[in-house]
Amino acid sequence: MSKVLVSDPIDQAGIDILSQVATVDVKTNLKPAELIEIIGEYDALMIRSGTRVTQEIIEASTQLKIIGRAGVGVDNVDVPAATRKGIVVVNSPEGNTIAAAEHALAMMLSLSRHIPDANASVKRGEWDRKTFVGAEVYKKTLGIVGLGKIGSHVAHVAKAMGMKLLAYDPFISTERAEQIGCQLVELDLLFQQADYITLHIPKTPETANLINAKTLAKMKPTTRIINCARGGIIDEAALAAAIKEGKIAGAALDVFDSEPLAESELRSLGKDIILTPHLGASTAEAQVNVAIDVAEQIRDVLLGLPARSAVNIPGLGPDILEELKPYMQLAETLGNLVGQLAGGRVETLNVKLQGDLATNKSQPLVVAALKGLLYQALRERVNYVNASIEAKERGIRVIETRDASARDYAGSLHLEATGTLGTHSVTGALLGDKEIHLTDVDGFPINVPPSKYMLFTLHRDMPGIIGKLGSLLGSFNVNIASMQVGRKIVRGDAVMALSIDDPLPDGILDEIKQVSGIRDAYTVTL
Ligand SMILES: NC(=O)c1ccc[n+]([C@@H]2O[C@H](COP(=O)([O-])OP(=O)(O)OC[C@H]3O[C@@H](n4cnc5c(N)ncnc54)[C@H](O)[C@@H]3O)[C@@H](O)[C@H]2O)c1
Ligand SMILES: O=C(O)[C@H](O)COP(=O)(O)O
Repeated sequence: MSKVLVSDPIDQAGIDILSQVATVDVKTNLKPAELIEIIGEYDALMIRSGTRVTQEIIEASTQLKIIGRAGVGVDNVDVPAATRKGIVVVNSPEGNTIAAAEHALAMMLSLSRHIPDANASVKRGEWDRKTFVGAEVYKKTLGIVGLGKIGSHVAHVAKAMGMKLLAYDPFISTERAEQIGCQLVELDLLFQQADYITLHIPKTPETANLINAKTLAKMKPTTRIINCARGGIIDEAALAAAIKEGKIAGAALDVFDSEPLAESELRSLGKDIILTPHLGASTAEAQVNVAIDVAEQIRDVLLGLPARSAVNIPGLGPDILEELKPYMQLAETLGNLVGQLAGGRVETLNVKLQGDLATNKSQPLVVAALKGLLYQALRERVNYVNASIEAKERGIRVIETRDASARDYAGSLHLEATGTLGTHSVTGALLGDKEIHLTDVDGFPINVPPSKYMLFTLHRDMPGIIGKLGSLLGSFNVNIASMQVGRKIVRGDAVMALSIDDPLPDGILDEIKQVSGIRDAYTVTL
């Protein structure tokens, strides 16, 4: 039975799902050295933001197949290191969207009305109504940095509270922003005009220290900043100085450069700052959502099925996966087949996506073809996660072309592999949307479903050759399940594709190549 380590607190709903297929150990607050010591025992690791999955931890793993982040941000996982090792990293992109958006909105209102400090003062026995005079958000300008899932929900609610919305997000269109009720503006303008600035962006090299002394200087003395996205997007020392000097009015922070927050100037800023301990996703509802979402993906991967929200499989979102699933199998089978026909070291793989497959969404098919191509060399070590990297490291050049006008089938895939032993090609399509068929081998039209054991010959189309091959195989007790010849002209060159019930015994391939008229022969195991 597989083993899963859960190293941060997650909802029982997730544990229940994992327990269907694995032994689950919940061990929280592990030190890095402790995690390194035990990670070798586990097939899957489930975390939240508390566990840092470093390169050392990934390298210490020996059978880890999947790291599941019960939340959005995977910045605590060394994703490139996991990718190199073929470990799929999944998250829950939407499970805590509402929770995080509501926390940002709660922070904005709490900061405006000094609720935390007013509450603390009443609880101390005071009745101070002067110190806590606040500001309204109605008709104020909210600047949203990052108009993704959380930013959009914040916009929706803020709009209903009568706020004017500005947004900065270089990756979304003006039309989309307008649909959400936001005016898309440059960042400088947002900094200059916003009364409230709320951050909903990932931490990347571009967004690190986005709020710094220079950008703070552009804001109004009445501006309040809310960060429920990621620590490190704000230069905390510069923020504390700006609040102290009255350059801005205040801030509400849920996330910090280093967590838990250690000694910090931020703690000394009284009612102008609110600090929460990374609580954005901490609602009962969100925790159930993310635990189920991620546990289901871990369960699927442990059962050999694909994950719906893998962050390190390019272009493979849940909807695309659903649409492409049968074609992924086609691409993988063709990659495996053409790799075996080419033999030797493959230097170039041409992938031609034809008909309906010639869309931008079909990039995962290239990855699947590479996975198939590398299967003979790497066996189970190659997967959708590391296939591209493995191909690159082996110097395999991948050329991708698209031909929407090819209409023999609704969608077909053509692979051509050139290597040290020559060039071979295969084309395949799905019949009835499900059944894989080989429709062309080395330029010769055929129509056969692939089978586990196959034999291909390149021969001269002449009388008697099929009989000779049949007798030879029979003399070695090889049973032929099906056979088809593909030719372009009568008595010219032809290809024969045979499905056989068992692997070809040693030595027989050389004898087949001696049969008069047979130019070459290839045995393939799929
Ligand atoms: N505090 C919490 O507990 C908590 C909970 C959930 C999510 N988060 C964090 O909130 C953030 C947003 O999450 P989401 O689910 O909305 O993500 P998302 O991917 O849906 O949205 C992020 C948006 O940021 C935009 N963006 C990327 N780089 C940008 C840049 N340089 N400038 C401006 N915009 C940029 C993207 O185009 C995208 O629209 C993430 O950092 C996530 O980790 C925090
Ligand atoms: O990225 C996220 O999903 C949030 O930061 C939540 O983190 P948490 O799961 O540790 O609460």
